[in-house]
Amino acid sequence: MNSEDIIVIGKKIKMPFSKGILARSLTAAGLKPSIAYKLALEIYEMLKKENIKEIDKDELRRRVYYFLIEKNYEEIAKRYLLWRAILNKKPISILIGGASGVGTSTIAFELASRLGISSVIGTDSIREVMRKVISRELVPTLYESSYTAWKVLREEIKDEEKKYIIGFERHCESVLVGVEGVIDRALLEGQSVIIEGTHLVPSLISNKYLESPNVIFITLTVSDEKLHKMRFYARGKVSNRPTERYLRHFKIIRIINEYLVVTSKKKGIPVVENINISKTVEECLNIITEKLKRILEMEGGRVEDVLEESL
Ligand SMILES: Nc1ncnc2c1ncn2[C@@H]1O[C@H](COP(=O)(O)OP(=O)(O)O)[C@@H](O)[C@H]1O
Ligand SMILES: O=C(O)[C@@H](COP(=O)(O)O)OP(=O)(O)O
Repeated sequence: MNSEDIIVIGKKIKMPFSKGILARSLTAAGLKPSIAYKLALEIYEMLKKENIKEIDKDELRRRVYYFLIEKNYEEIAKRYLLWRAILNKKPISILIGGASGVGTSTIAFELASRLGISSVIGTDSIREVMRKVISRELVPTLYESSYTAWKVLREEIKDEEKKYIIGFERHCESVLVGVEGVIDRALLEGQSVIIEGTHLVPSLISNKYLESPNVIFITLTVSDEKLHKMRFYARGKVSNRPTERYLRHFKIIRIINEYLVVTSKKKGIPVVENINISKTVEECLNIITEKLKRILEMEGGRVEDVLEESL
């Protein structure tokens, strides 16, 4: 740490004041990134002017809240505080599902950065772990991709679409065992986590998780086929996942996309169109905030009380 730094003291760690981290949480509360960064800089300069060398996280949160009120950002201030208060009080697991290529990892990382959640887990990593514990002989579909699992089904299914969907579901079933384990562990440890990927099938996740106040599930989609296809070209340029493979199976990926949208709607899971990254993130943040407010109210608390408590 630099001797010039202002040190922020949290419950577990100390770290230098970061304008970037503060700006991101202000953006999550609804400020435009450019304004958020400008205000984060002003807050930093205000603390410097007061010659503050160390500041407690709770105190920093209070200072930011009153600073926003003073600047006439009352709604933003409330949202900022609500988020910090809730994430401090209860661990939440956010699930971002959607067919391959619709943008689950991109949006999950954006949300994590705005909400200050440090743990983002892809279901394809969980799938790798499950492959180590379940043999190919036992569950051959696990060793395929979501869109090729139908090829190793043991039974013969005449209806093409049905075959793709059953293959997809068999592929996801064992991955979901791992997903549920990750959620259990995170809740037990009091940590918030974001889990993202195509394996988050609403009809296969136990109701225990779907109904849990600590679990928030959102499905992403790209309704426009052409736009969805273009995403694989974009991804192919920056990763070593061959565009060609996804384009070859594009028809099946679209069937999976449609299936996830329909089952999500049936289960009351919000479906968000991912066209523009910032709009998608904003919509997800609205869904998450509304759900958290409802939970608070269900528990007999009032948003105002939580705000007051954390000031
Ligand atoms: N809203 C968006 N606008 C433009 N490009 C996007 C958007 N969301 C994702 N992308 C891009 O599309 C590609 C696929 O997204 P990715 O997050 O890897 O998908 P998934 O994890 O769902 O398979 C990536 O190159 C990503 O940067
Ligand atoms: O099975 C699948 O659909 C994708 C999931 O990953 P995302 O495209 O969702 O990141 O993995 P693959 O086997 O192609 O490496």
